[in-house]
Amino acid sequence: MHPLIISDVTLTFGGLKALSGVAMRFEPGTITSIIGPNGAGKTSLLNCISGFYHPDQGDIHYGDQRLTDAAPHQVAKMGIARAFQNLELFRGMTVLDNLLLARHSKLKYNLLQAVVFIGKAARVEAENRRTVEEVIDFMELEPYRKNTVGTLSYGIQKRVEVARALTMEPQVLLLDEPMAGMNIEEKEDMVRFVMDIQKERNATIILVEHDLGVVMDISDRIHVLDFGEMIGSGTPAEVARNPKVIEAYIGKE
Ligand SMILES: Nc1ncnc2c1ncn2[C@@H]1O[C@H](COP(=O)(O)OP(=O)(O)OP(=O)(O)O)[C@@H](O)[C@H]1O
Repeated sequence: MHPLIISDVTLTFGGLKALSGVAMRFEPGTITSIIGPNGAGKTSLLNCISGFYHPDQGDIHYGDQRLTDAAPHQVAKMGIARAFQNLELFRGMTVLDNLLLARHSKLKYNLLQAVVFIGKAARVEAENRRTVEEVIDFMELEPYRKNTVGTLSYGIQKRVEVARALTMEPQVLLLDEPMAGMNIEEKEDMVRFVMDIQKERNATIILVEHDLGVVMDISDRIHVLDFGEMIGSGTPAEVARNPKVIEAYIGKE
């Protein structure tokens, strides 16, 4: 387990600076939230970490591995998984099949190897199945395993999306608005799962979330972005009394 370190990252779209000189550190085994008003650059930053965007300047490291120019599948192989704001699930497939498919993307053998090394392929397959079953159990999805994803409530679909990321057994989990659109009960469940993922799976969690109550409750540290720039960083108590943050973000709530 290593810290994930963002150094001086700048990202531009045409003339627009979505991120400007952003520096952040995510300590192993902690929950760190990134907050900021709409358009502040939060999702752009997650896209830089997960390899969908590449910064124009600056660097991103996970331990001694450089993520800056890595592709999404390479980032996933380094142990960094992401649960998406807009669900990345196949709505016509069951929960179980979605999770098995996500896990298969981690397969370490190709088709020829699969034919030649039947033993190895079978072993890997059994291991995939075990991991997926363990994630179903952990995320309390047992009652829904055979249900088609599209028929489930939005809150359960969000839970399946987090489970999808967990099948990759990540050391770092990026969560993009996991509580958006949820009712209070669903939010409470998701908060409990996020805290369990941190404690029981010892994962580093990077959370982008608009619900400030949740963020203040569960974060070890918070980084605040506004117009692509960092305007504050610290514990929830420190951030809550930072005048720049109050003006730019909390004051507008
Ligand atoms: N692919 C893109 N092309 C052009 N501009 C983009 C692109 N992605 C993001 N932007 C712009 O970059 C800025 C930051 O957007 P981003 O989505 O990262 O903000 P955010 O903090 O996640 O916002 P929200 O809270 O609304 O999700 C915005 O001005 C946005 O319009």
